[in-house]
Amino acid sequence: MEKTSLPSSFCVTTLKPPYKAGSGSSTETSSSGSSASETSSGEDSSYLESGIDRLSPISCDINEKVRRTLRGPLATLKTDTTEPGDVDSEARFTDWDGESFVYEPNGSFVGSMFPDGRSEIGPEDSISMKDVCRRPYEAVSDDEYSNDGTVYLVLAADTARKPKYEDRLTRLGYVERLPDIEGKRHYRIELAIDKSLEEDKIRTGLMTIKLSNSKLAILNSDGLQPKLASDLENFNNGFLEVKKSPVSGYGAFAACDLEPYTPVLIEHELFNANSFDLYQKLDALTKEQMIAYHNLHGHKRSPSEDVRAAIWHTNRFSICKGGAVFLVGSRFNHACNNRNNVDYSYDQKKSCMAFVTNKKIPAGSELFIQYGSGPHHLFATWGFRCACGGCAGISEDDCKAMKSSPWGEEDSLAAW
Ligand SMILES: C[S@@+](CC[C@H](N)C(=O)[O-])C[C@H]1O[C@@H](n2cnc3c(N)ncnc32)[C@H](O)[C@@H]1O
Repeated sequence: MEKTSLPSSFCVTTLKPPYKAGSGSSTETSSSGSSASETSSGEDSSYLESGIDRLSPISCDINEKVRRTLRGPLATLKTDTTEPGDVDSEARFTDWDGESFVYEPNGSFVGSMFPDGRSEIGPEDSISMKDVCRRPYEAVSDDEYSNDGTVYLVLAADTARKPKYEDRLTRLGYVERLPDIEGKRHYRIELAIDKSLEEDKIRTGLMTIKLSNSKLAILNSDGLQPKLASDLENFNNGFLEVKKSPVSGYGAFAACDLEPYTPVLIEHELFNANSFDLYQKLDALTKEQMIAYHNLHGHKRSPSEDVRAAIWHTNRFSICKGGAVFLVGSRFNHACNNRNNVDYSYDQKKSCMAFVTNKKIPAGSELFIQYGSGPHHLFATWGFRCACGGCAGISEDDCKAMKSSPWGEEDSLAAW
């Protein structure tokens, strides 16, 4: 089944600097970058004066309050510097909406304090350098991952002048100045994301899932479960079980009562391929994987179509690089007219698909996703007559007409 294409990668929300040109900020300079308002250290004092970046010593009270609620690992900034003054003493950066980001003397991010007195600890706000740099920088790229897992982001300063943190962040190795674009300074910045925290996250266009909260492990991340099709009927991860379906063949069913937005399956792809490298990818599968692949349902679009290609066409999920196959994810049947109770989204970095409920679902109900736009589309593309119960289906006459289409099944879609 070729399902709707998914976003190529999770996106970092573009950080709009709430900074408005104020008294000190309107001094524009040439793109060479120096400004009349720069201090002798070369840092832009106007930001300090206008209170945009208030980095002030934190009081013991606040620190104690944050510490008391401290739980779990902290995201740590890289602080292997011996240069005095590079990292402020215990510090608090107050955001425009009153949220404060609290740092240890060594630069480790402790947590956030909210204006209403609540505090939140590290992990969720672990992109701490980005928070520090929220003003006067603006993110202009998605996160980029280097081979060693370090995360980078391209930031644009909202000004041609030298922003307050440039010297310090350059010294610490967090930022690298890039050529100016349209008179604005650009930087590549290393985001100090704790890798173990990242490993716990599945990031998709739909949502970010913390594996430790979801009580799910990534299926097939290092091997093959269920190993063979004979295991399939026993597949039950506590949220989803695979059983014979009254709609067609096998289907996925709720193993318990499910609330909306519950992840029910997170599965690593068996492989992903395009029409050019499909056979190469199939040849790379182990014998066991190949047996499991051959047990998937395959609809031949013509008698001469190769069965391996038919299985790929029937079960692939469109992702940016091609079509990915998931052994358990392929067992979801389709429901029309937004009656699907499960949505899915792909984490490109981890090559995983996450399937998440979109409504309350009682235990035992069949779980459906949406493959296409309606029964005619389904018949033309995948050759089956929809029995989801939520659509009018397709008449015998329409079936005959589509089958005899001179353009063949797939191309006959255009006629509908
Ligand atoms: C990806 S598989 C889904 C799992 C499949 N039922 C199995 O046994 O493996 C897609 C195939 O399931 C069947 N199918 C899925 N949704 C259906 C529906 N609403 N009505 C009828 N058949 C459906 C069709 O045969 C389709 O080609």
